[in-house]
Amino acid sequence: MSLLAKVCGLTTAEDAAFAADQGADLLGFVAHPPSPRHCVDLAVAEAHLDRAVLVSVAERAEDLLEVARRHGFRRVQPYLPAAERECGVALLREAGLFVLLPWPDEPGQAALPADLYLWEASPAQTGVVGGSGQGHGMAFPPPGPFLLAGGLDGASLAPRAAALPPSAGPQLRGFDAASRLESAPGRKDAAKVGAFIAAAHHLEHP
Ligand SMILES: O=C(O)c1ccccc1N[C@@H]1O[C@H](COP(=O)(O)O)[C@@H](O)[C@H]1O
Repeated sequence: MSLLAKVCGLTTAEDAAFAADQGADLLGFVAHPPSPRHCVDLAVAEAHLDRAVLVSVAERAEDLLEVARRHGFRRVQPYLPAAERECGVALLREAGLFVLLPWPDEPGQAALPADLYLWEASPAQTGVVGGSGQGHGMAFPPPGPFLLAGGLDGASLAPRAAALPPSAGPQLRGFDAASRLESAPGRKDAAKVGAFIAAAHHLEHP
């Protein structure tokens, strides 16, 4: 079974169309103004709703849901405050959205239900929410199937997959990459995007 490739941090129609043409399974559009990958015009995602993911850092799940509905997103990657996370994720799932739940590599997290987890570096390690370009120690696996993220590009997928803890390997469903696929902040490099997607699809499920 081929593994999934999610290209995240798309900001333009051109970059999104290129990633889709190359066969990206999921396309991430970030709603987080401090990020260099903040997508000013989320309408660019509307041409790709079959695979678009709204990646949102929000105080309230209701606000995230409103943005998702306005643009027609069917999948969300919600970054919510700890106190909001359980209720917020439940609200988004009850609304019928597919939830790709960020799972930072840190101890002590509640095992909330999700459709898929995104195992990424902890903000306590990187100093930012998402999109740091940094890998992680893969010490605290998510409680279910996941995409692996954190400083990935085409060259790093195979070694990172090989270094997964044995118990986590069977739960790997694919990879997610953002900042290391760029030619400039917020813009994707065609060769890096193509190499990442090809590498993900080339790997076999462990
Ligand atoms: O990409 C961002 O800037 C971003 C901002 C806010 C939330 C999530 C974000 N990106 C996600 O972070 C992971 C790791 O990114 P990187 O490859 O290490 O740069 C990425 O997979 C995105 O889903």
